[in-house]
Amino acid sequence: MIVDDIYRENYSRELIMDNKRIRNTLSLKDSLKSSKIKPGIIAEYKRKSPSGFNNIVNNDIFKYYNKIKESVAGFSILTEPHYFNGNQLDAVSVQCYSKPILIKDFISSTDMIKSSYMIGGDVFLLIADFLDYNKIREFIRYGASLNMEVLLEIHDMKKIGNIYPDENVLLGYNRRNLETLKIEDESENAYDFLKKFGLPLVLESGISLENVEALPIKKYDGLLIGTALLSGEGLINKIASGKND
Ligand SMILES: O=C(O)c1ccccc1NCC(=O)[C@H](O)[C@H](O)COP(=O)(O)O
Repeated sequence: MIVDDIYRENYSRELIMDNKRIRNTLSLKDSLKSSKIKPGIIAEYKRKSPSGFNNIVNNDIFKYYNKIKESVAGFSILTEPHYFNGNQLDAVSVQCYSKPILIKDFISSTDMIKSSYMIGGDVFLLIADFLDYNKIREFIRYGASLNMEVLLEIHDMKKIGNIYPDENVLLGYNRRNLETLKIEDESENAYDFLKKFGLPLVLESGISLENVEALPIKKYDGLLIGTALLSGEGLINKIASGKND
């Protein structure tokens, strides 16, 4: 399975460990709270993905973020090099926008967290479906020591016991099953499970112009969107119009 391969390949990853930060960390929690557009949008930049996306329309990261920076609460940068053609230097280069940067990678070590900090990351991703509780707790606490926040995402609600709800955590529900790569939406059900932790909630994956009005997006504090924003226009305005009430 692709995600298992990615985690295995982590052991041979070359990571940036010299300090390329140009500023202190920023809070994605605060940025979502103060976002004029509700829920706040976390705009993901990626070149390609295993589920078949290829970034043809918005492959210039600066032109892309210059176009949407006033409307979004944060950036998400895919840094996994093999299946997403990601590059850690993308994160280094977008610190200048002073928007919280989520380092989207398949983190499985404190070295990867430290590297995420060194390249200018403010938040990093942990995936509850693939890490055990003790590792998640260790990584969240290590992130807190670097003043970083953590997006702890889940798809399979049977893994809800892996959630360690510390104060630097945001919880994400990924609509995509990362084992099958298929969108299997349980966003209503997930909200009912996750709201009890009292943390900001982020809905992720497969959010588009076609389905956004049917999704319970107003129950979430943030929307993590990649493909639909990288492929065309209109989605930000539709979310901003608030036609989901
Ligand atoms: O998107 C994939 O194909 C994928 C495959 C395996 C692991 C992770 C994957 N995507 C990461 C994400 O969660 C999405 O990039 C992110 O939620 C944005 O989704 P979208 O708006 O559908 O591009």
